[in-house]
Amino acid sequence: MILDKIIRQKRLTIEKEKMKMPLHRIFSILEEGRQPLDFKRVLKNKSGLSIIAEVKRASPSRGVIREDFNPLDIARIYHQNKVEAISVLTEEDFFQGSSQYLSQIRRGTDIPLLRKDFIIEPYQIYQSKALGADAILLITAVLSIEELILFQRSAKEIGLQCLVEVHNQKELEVALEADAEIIGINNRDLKTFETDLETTADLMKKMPKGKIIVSESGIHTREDMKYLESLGVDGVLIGESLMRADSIGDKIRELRGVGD
Ligand SMILES: O=C(O)c1ccccc1NCC(=O)[C@H](O)[C@H](O)COP(=O)(O)O
Repeated sequence: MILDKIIRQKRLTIEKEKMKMPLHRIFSILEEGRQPLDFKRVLKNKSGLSIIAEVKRASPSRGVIREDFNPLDIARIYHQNKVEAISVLTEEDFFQGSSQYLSQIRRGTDIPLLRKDFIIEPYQIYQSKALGADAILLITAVLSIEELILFQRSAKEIGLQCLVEVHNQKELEVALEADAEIIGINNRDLKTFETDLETTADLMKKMPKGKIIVSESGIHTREDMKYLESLGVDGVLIGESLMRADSIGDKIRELRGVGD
């Protein structure tokens, strides 16, 4: 399965990164560091759906999504169009992302940034903060419950928030047991790559009150937005449909229903 391949490669990448930037050097950067922005607050405090707009050049399911790709320009367009947060894909081998994109976008914008990567070691949590993230993605499918609890705790200690991703009922139960506050329901089946918003509909029925919910993947139209809003989710994470748009600003307005 693709996820296993990604994780195998990730382990090698992390070893190289640790050699280039050992943890004690990351800690010294963190000592002078900034206070992270409140990702949770921007998701919660809004009538209508909050948009987390993703900077995503390529993916395993689609190959290259956007040829004309300048991450900072894209982030600035997102910011000008008042999305609530930006997700930056930093994984290099399968998504053509980069850690540099995150630090560049941090320097060029002041809205909450989610580091979108495959976090499997505590090292990456400290690295995410040093790169300028305000929140990190934790994927339940690749972590044990013990890791999920520990990683959330470590993130919290340094002021980072966690978006805990689930795709089915079993993963949701793990996320709830680990006391996740912000839960991302990924509509993409990582075995078939198919997206189906009914994944969000199904898991919303099992969601206890008080959680902040983000629906992720496969969101393309105003109709999709209206449907997800009717299900009671707080936010959406959108990559491909923004990346493929000729005018990103027009696409954001269309998704929000501006002028309807
Ligand atoms: O996008 C993929 O093909 C993919 C494959 C394997 C693991 C994760 C993958 N995507 C990560 C994401 O969660 C999406 O980038 C994000 O939810 C935005 O999705 P979309 O709007 O469909 O680009």
